[in-house]
Amino acid sequence: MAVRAAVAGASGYAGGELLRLLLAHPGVEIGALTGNSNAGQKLGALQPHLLPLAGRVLEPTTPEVLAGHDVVFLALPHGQSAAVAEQLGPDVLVIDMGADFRLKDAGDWERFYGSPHAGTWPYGLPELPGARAALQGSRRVAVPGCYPTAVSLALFPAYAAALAEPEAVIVAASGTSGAGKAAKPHLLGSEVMGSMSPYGVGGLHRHTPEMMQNLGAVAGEPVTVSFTPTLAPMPRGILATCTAKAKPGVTAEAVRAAYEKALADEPFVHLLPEGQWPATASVYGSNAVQVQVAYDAAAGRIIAISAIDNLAKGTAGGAVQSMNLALGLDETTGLTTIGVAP
Ligand SMILES: NC(=O)C1=CN([C@@H]2O[C@H](COP(=O)(O)OP(=O)(O)OC[C@H]3O[C@@H](n4cnc5c(N)ncnc54)[C@H](OP(=O)(O)O)[C@@H]3O)[C@@H](O)[C@H]2O)C=CC1
Ligand SMILES: CC(=O)N[C@@H](CCC(=O)OP(=O)(O)O)C(=O)O
Repeated sequence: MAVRAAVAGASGYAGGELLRLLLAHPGVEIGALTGNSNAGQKLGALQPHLLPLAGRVLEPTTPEVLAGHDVVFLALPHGQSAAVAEQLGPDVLVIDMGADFRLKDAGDWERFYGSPHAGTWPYGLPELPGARAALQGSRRVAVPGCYPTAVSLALFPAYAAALAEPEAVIVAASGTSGAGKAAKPHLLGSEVMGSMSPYGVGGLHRHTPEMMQNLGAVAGEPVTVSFTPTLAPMPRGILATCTAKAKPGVTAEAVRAAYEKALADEPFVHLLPEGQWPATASVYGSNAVQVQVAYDAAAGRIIAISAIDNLAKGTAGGAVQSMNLALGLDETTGLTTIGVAP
């Protein structure tokens, strides 16, 4: 029997991508769809690509509207999920696509998000060691940030095999949909087209502590992360270039073997054949993650590169993958590794 799922934030980018995936999920019936400023509007006016739902009207995001569902997805701005989640019963599967429940350290949360910490839920990145077990049967899931998804999947094999020193340097490019639908001056077409630019430089980006949390847990020691995000003139996609100094005695063969071992059984994370490199175009619209790794012997550094679709594996796809695990379904149900090209 299908589970009934509500989507709060159905007018946004993350909510829209989630609905695209849920429409193709054989085990889900789509229930209430809610918005904020767009409550009362037809979904067809806001998400014209979701034809089967075009006539559905957005309701306000209230506990009454969200009641009576088996699963509630929260695709709301940071800091808005906790108040909604506490109104939902313990038997309801609540999947937060925002940041509210990702961080374990309350000090980190307060420093980067500037509000009181709401708590910590099982983390929806099943590929990390121990994460699948925590998600199975859980009734609360914190979906990772898009950059931490790309970076953690690129680097965790190196830390799991104790090949890298605990200081990573990351430069990642994101498509503009990562910033959400709300209009922002630096995201006007004329500013973004034909240009790439950095932002959040110098340890300021709020995803930095999330990356440190993930990599530190795998390494078994604190891992420092220097993270520089950049904005790229494309609607979707993240390309993360991650490097870390190799521990003494590490060889190219050992690095390759560690990645092959860590990723061998993953349905969505693909270590590319040697000589091929990840590209955002290859994962457009799919839940796949492309990873490649190299050892730069002259610099003594491991270089791991990943490509994801920020809206798919980076948020909505990751949310569906986690839902499947929480409900005891096959982890891949309703998700594809097939992209769109050219
Ligand atoms: N875009 C991305 O690549 C990723 C996004 N996420 C997360 O998903 C969440 C949604 O992001 P995204 O879809 O990009 O953002 P959008 O700005 O595109 O959408 C935000 C959604 O939240 C609703 N909303 C806004 N304010 C409130 C409020 N005060 N109370 C209730 N609902 C509100 C909006 O409704 P309305 O339009 O009706 O005002 C809209 O449906 C965020 O937490 C984001 O961090 C996570 C990973 C990647
Ligand atoms: C290009 C861009 O602006 N990207 C967003 C991150 C994407 C995202 O939404 O991540 P969260 O789930 O943590 O919000 C940013 O850098 O703030």
